Amino acid sequence: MAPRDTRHAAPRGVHRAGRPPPAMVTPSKEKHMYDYVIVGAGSAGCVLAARLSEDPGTSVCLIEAGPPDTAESIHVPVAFGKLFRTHLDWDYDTHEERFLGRRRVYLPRGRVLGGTGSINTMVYIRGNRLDFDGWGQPGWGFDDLLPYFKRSEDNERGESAYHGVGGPLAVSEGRSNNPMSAAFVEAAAQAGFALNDDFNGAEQDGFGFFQLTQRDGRRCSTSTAFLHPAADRPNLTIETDLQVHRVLIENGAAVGVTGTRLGREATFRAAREVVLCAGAYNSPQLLMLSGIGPAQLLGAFGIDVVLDQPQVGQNLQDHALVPLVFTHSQPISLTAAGSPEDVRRFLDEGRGPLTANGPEAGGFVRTSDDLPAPDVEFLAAPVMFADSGLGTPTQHAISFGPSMLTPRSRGHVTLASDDPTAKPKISHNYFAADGDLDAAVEATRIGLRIARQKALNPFREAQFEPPASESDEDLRAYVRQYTHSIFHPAGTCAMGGVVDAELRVTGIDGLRVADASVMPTLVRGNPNAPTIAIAEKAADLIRGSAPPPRTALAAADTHRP
Ligand SMILES: Cc1cc2nc3c(=O)[nH]c(=O)nc-3n(C[C@H](O)[C@H](O)[C@H](O)COP(=O)(O)OP(=O)(O)OC[C@H]3O[C@@H](n4cnc5c(N)ncnc54)[C@H](O)[C@@H]3O)c2cc1C
Repeated sequence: MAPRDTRHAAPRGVHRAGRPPPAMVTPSKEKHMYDYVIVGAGSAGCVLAARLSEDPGTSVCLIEAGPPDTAESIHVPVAFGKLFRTHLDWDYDTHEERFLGRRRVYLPRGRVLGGTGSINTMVYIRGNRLDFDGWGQPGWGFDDLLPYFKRSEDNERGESAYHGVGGPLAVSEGRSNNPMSAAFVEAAAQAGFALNDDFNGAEQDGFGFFQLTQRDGRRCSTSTAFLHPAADRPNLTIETDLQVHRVLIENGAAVGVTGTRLGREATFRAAREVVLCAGAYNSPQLLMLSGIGPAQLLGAFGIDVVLDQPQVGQNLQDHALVPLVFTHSQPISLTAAGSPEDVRRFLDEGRGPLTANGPEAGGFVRTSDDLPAPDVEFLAAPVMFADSGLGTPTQHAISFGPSMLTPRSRGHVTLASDDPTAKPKISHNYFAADGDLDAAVEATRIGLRIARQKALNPFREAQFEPPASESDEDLRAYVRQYTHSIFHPAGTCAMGGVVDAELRVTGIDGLRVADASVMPTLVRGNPNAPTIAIAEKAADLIRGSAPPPRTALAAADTHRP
């Protein structure tokens, strides 16, 4: 959950004591050839580029539409809301959502090195064992993926059966410690829920504090964790500010990509493979622009059909969140962050309100005892949060709400235009399927029950925009009016549909997808860590099974700096 606005909370210059990201732009040439061309330097793409380029005999080109991740608001955790609707955000919206009163729902996505992991709220959650086992894909069960979660991880709690140390990705305790977050956890206990000190351990159920992808109180994206340390490798080329327009396909095989930077066209050829890591909205968009998708849709836009694949862009899933906001007069919410003392603590100690990630605490619950695993995740942020994190908070507040983990509703991503720079058309269809709205109503009731507990008395002077009553009818109306995305799209190039269990696009040689879009079903939790695990495994799959370089391509043309 994002703070509603933190614009004032990151005074300029507060990042100076951190490790400024190096400038990593490799000058573009007209035409290049590499072993692997990776499209999208987001959560997955940075991991994949770093892992594949560990082999000095392999050349890798990572192409990112956005700029290097130098903006201060990326690295000062509390300031991430400042990035919304800027040039670092693709700034998508859903189409009019039929079951949300035809509202359009804001969908931020990072357009910068680190991708959405450079603008997210840093909560480190893996999901439930049942999620991965339920995918039914060989090699993707929880026990298969646990070594990949651990390989990435540098958990400050140390090594254990569930956690790793020494990996690039820092996983740390929160360092903001807002009293409202502790009050929320205590209120959940007073409401009868168990406490849980590790949602990524043996049990997911219960309430507690999230671990965060932060190092020393600063954001640890896959760009800072994986890419920055690899950036000087001579066999890794990083192209920024370059938007890929389509994959080049010759004789049924992907041979490269083409795109533009400042209107100038550039082509990058891949001797071995092209890997799309452009995220759950842009990977299917790129496939469709390249002629891989539903033939009828492609035909309507005059795009030559390379492969009729109706499942591209379908199966879109997301977690919908119902916000509950309680206002009070105590000046301790994140709205107050940014004093000279806060800046000093951030710079000298990497602690205090400027390290706040938004949802510091939360919990996993079931709306029915019959369920095999939690279907709701609560996220609690010590700030006024409404309207998808846009706008300015007007009061001190605590905001928390249920994120609906197991929606049956499915949406889709299609093209709005054959112009590769146009936004894709996105419909999430929140609450279209039977049962999804009822579950959200039940989860909202649980939230209201927690809100009434004694521990939250000091922080509950009034409820901002409350439901008219707790009747089914009024709660349904409330849920429809205020639900927004918690920004976890997945499923649009799913394994078992668009790609196989080795992430290869079925029907096209030399082309894989490796990002959140390959999840057949969305995990019960925040998807950044699972996306990183997908990329870790993709690196091994590619290293183990990639075909030898195509001999038809002149070796002399291969870029090996
Ligand atoms: C506000 C917000 C808060 C969130 N909070 C959390 C959280 O606390 N914990 C959590 O686990 N998850 C969180 N998430 C979700 C999580 O960050 C994403 O699920 C994850 O980053 C997805 O990774 P990805 O690699 O699939 O896509 P991305 O990280 O989005 O990467 C895709 C990359 O591809 C680039 N790209 C796209 N198209 C092109 C093109 N045509 N040419 C070149 N480059 C292109 C993009 O610019 C981007 O860099 C949050 C998301 C948001 C928006």
